[in-house]
Amino acid sequence: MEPVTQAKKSSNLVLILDYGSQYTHLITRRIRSLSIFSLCINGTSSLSSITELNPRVIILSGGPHSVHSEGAPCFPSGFIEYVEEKGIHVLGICYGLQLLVQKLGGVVKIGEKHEYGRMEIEVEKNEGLFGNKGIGEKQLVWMSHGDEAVKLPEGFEVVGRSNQGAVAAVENRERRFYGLQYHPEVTHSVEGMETLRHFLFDICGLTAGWNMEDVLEEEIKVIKAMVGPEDHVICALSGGVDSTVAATVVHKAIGDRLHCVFVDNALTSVLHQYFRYKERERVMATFESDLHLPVTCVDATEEFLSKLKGVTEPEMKRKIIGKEFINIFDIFAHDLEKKVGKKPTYLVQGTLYPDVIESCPPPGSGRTHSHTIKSHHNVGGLPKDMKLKLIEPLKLLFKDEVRAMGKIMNIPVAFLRRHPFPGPGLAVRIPGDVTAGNSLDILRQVDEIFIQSIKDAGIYDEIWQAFAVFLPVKTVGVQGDQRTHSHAVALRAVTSQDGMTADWYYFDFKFLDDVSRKICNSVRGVNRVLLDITSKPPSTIEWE
Ligand SMILES: Nc1ncnc2c1ncn2[C@@H]1O[C@H](COP(=O)(O)OP(=O)(O)OP(=O)(O)O)[C@@H](O)[C@H]1O
Ligand SMILES: O=c1[nH]c(=O)c2[nH+]cn([C@@H]3O[C@H](COP(=O)(O)O)[C@@H](O)[C@H]3O)c2[nH]1
Ligand SMILES: NC(=O)CC[C@H](N)C(=O)O
Ligand SMILES: [Mg+2]
Repeated sequence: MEPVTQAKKSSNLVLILDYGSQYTHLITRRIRSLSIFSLCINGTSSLSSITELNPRVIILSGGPHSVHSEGAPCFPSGFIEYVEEKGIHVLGICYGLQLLVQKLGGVVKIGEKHEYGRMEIEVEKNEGLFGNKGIGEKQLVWMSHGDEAVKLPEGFEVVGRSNQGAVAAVENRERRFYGLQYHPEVTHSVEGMETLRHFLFDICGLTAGWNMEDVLEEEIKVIKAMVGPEDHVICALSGGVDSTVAATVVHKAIGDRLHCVFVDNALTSVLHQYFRYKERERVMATFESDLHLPVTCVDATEEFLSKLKGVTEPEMKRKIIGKEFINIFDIFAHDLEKKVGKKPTYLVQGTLYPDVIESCPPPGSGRTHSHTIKSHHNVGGLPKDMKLKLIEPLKLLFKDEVRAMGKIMNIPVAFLRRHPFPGPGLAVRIPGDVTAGNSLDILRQVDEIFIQSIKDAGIYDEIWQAFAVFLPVKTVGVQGDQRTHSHAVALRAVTSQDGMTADWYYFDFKFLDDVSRKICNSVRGVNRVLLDITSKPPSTIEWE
């Protein structure tokens, strides 16, 4: 079912108007985790496309624009009259708050001090948004703004303020307008989720009633209706969580007309994906016996490496990889035609919401105000002239939702807990030319030691994702009384709930000491180990 149809069925819809924040879809995700259906559309959509969805609550997202900049996106004219007439509650977040304040007659200015990252705010009034808190209570929140509301529209009051004195939360309870200058949707806003819950259930009076079982059932129906009864479909199966769950959903819909293909592109990390060269066949067999998904393995190591040779620009690398994946899938589809007598028309990918959010916003996605952070190979990295049509059953879901869906379909939990591994693999963990020297080989060995040590220490499940990065710099060392001029590697491990924001994992020193020693003692060509201690933002999880 199209999201719009589903939305119309819901009498409890929370509609998000997107102004381009990197976190917009997190708001959707958070609301869904409260079992309330939520949908996101372009923040400049026409009034009729808003009214036809019949929302109960509207959230205005954050965004990179300033309300003063030329072309700053805004809700359509007649919006304020519509929400007031219908009694719809509106919550503005960051840019959304600034937009509400400005359009209702207040003043927004460039703040004297910008507020980025972790900040503390204090409850000034315990009504409305902070009705469940005490006056003077403090909480840690995640801010990311330069502008500030300096004069509120008539009838509005400040209910929370940052420790720098800036407006952090405002409301006009009578007119049902609310605003938060911080991002309650990111997990680093410690009480953000509780504030959203309080707003939606206690203030707006919504009731819970949307769940993953329903989503799965709908997906299967949609795929059955989309794929003709004789059609064959191929699935890009990486062995990771997302494509395995996607393949299982499609398998439930069309059975053996699904044909899975794994591409060995030379960029997979040996241990992590457990595609040790000689183990490949065994892993394929496991997929068939445990998950009933027969997989064909295509060896494309030569094709990928020759095309990546000498390429150093990260976006260029990603586009080459995206294109090469599709080339391989086209060849596979052609070969399959000879076997099954009909050319497959669809390609299944395990694309998730965050892949879409961070890539070029695809046309019709409603995301025209956000910046491209990186082109995920399976979205922004895809060639324009693709012959295969896409089936992406997880495209609206976040990782934890995908894991929940996998659990419903009885995919073993140990499998579902595996760390994500990006399609471009080690290519985005070797800044610069991937094929230079024996960097891939060194990186695989370092990664194996790091991940195995994490498993041995029993902390694998506490970490969202861990990996090593090969640094294209050589430094001087002394090993066995000899001068060495070798490479440095960095270790990266982060905690996260959805990959949209992340913090670095706090290892204990003894662990780090052991890993560093093991790496330098056993990997030739490495004499220095660094630890990446940046959160996302300002960094991303991968290095490219
Ligand atoms: N080596 C590969 N062979 C075939 N398909 C791949 C390969 N790597 C990635 N893909 C395709 O690209 C999609 C996106 O990759 P991504 O790494 O985000 O997902 P995943 O590998 O399925 O799950 P995980 O995030 O747990 O690694 C996959 O779902 C899969 O469809
Ligand atoms: O399939 C993928 N294709 C890609 O091109 C890609 N780039 C990043 N990632 C994974 O996405 C999550 C967020 O990564 P970043 O913070 O680096 O953007 C992390 O889990 C990354 O590993 C990718 N996955
Ligand atoms: N995160 C946001 O929504 C930022 C809003 C606006 N661009 C500012 O810097 O204030
Ligand atoms: Mg993967």
